Amino acid sequence: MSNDTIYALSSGAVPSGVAVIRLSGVKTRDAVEMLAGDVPPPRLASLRTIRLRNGSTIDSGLVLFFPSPASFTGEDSAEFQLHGSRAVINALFEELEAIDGVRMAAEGEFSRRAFDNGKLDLVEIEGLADLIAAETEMQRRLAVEHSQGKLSRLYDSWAERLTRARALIEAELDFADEDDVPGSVSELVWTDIGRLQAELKSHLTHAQAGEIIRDGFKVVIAGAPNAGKSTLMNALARREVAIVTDIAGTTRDVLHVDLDINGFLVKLYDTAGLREAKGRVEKEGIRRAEQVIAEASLVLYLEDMTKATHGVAPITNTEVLRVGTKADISAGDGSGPYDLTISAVTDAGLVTLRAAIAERLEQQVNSHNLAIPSRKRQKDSLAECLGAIEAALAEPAGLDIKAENLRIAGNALGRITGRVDVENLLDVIFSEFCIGK
Ligand SMILES: Nc1nc2c(c(=O)[nH]1)N(C=O)[C@@H](CNc1ccc(C(=O)N[C@@H](CCC(=O)O)C(=O)O)cc1)CN2
Ligand SMILES: Nc1nc2c(ncn2[C@@H]2O[C@H](COP(=O)(O)OP(=O)(O)OP(=O)(O)O)[C@@H](O)[C@H]2O)c(=O)[nH]1
Ligand SMILES: [Mg+2]
Repeated sequence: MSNDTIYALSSGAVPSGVAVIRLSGVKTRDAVEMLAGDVPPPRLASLRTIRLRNGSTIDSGLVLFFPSPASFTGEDSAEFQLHGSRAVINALFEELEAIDGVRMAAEGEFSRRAFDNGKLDLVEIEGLADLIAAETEMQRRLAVEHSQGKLSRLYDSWAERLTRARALIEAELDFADEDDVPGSVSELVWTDIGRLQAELKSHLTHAQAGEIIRDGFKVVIAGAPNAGKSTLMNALARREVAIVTDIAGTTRDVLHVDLDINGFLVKLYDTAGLREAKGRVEKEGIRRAEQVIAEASLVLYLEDMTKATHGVAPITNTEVLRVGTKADISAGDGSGPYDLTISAVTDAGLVTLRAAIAERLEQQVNSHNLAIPSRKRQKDSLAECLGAIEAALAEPAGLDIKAENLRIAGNALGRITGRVDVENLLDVIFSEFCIGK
């Protein structure tokens, strides 16, 4: 299988101005020579007529050849940059498919080969997948850090420190009863491992920020029926996502839109109004509302100021912004227990509300340090590494047990970058990609 030469459309939806078809594997040279008449000079975009075996022209386009090992995959690779029509692409695919040992790539297979050939490690590959999926500026910046090896270099340097510590401990164990051992290395080793423990702890505290950037900041609109929750959702989304009526209990399902606030992905949820439910459907709606409220990073608790009771917002465990609604028709100056007041009719207060969401978000995310983990997989391995380091530092234990804990810690780091023992993970990671990457 892995010996096959693979091809795929690597550019986007067809039709397009130009389509990029990638090829990688041992038959690349043959295929390029057959289709383009010759193999163009390495890495130089060269205009060629692309022909079927029977001599008829498919198209004329740019051909690039990347000889192994200096290619994205590390194998011989090539690109055909042709006119992006379904018919041109199909004709090329049919011609490629007819070559023995050439087949269409599976999703992520080019990246898988780059990994197998040591071109990219797992963190870089996950970063690449995130980069392709990125929709906001902060997602892009985080993904670029990861795909360019910033995080990998940090983890490699930590793994090296663990290895060096183990080597020094082994030396101490081996020569413990000889006279010419240099003075105890222990102190040096444990000072550095203590420092590493502190660095890891601090690094792990940023994991939540990484997840917020990658997966979004969850903001849930909650409040009594008719408070104006769905109206606010529509105003922030700038489209009619939710049904709005003057009937209390209109919204039942949890509705959701993605917003981009200051370059951050904000996942905004509209929920059923909270009250004593009047039927099975509404009851289920409220149950679902309570469920997303429990998972929220921030709750916007809305209160209709024309009938406000000014009670306590019945939300606990989460950050809450109290928002007074219908400022356009409410008497009074909007004073009350509100963090801010809005009118979805006049749009008053909406700019302030977006800024308040951004402020709460930025309290949780330091956007200057992006060498931070963003996936549960990374976080879990880091926690395992930290646990093993703590076990190694814990008194009392023999040096051999401490060394074994340092080995476990190093392996946990190695699994993040894919340098050790990750066979079972690979299919999951690469299946996230689209075909052609
Ligand atoms: N047309 C085109 N544009 C593209 C890509 C591509 O494959 N084709 N890329 C696809 O992802 C990205 C660029 N990534 C690339 C990464 C490595 C190599 C490469 O040839 N690496 C060699 C040589 C490095 C060098 O000369 O500096 C190597 O690593 O040995 C090429 C593209 C984005 N733009
Ligand atoms: N004047 C005025 N009316 C508003 C405002 N926001 C909402 N409304 C009205 O209030 C009523 C209820 O609005 P919805 O957005 O459906 O309220 P909701 O909180 O989603 O209600 P449920 O889904 O039933 O929980 C509708 O008639 C809206 O037009 C506002 O800022 N000003
Ligand atoms: Mg509603």
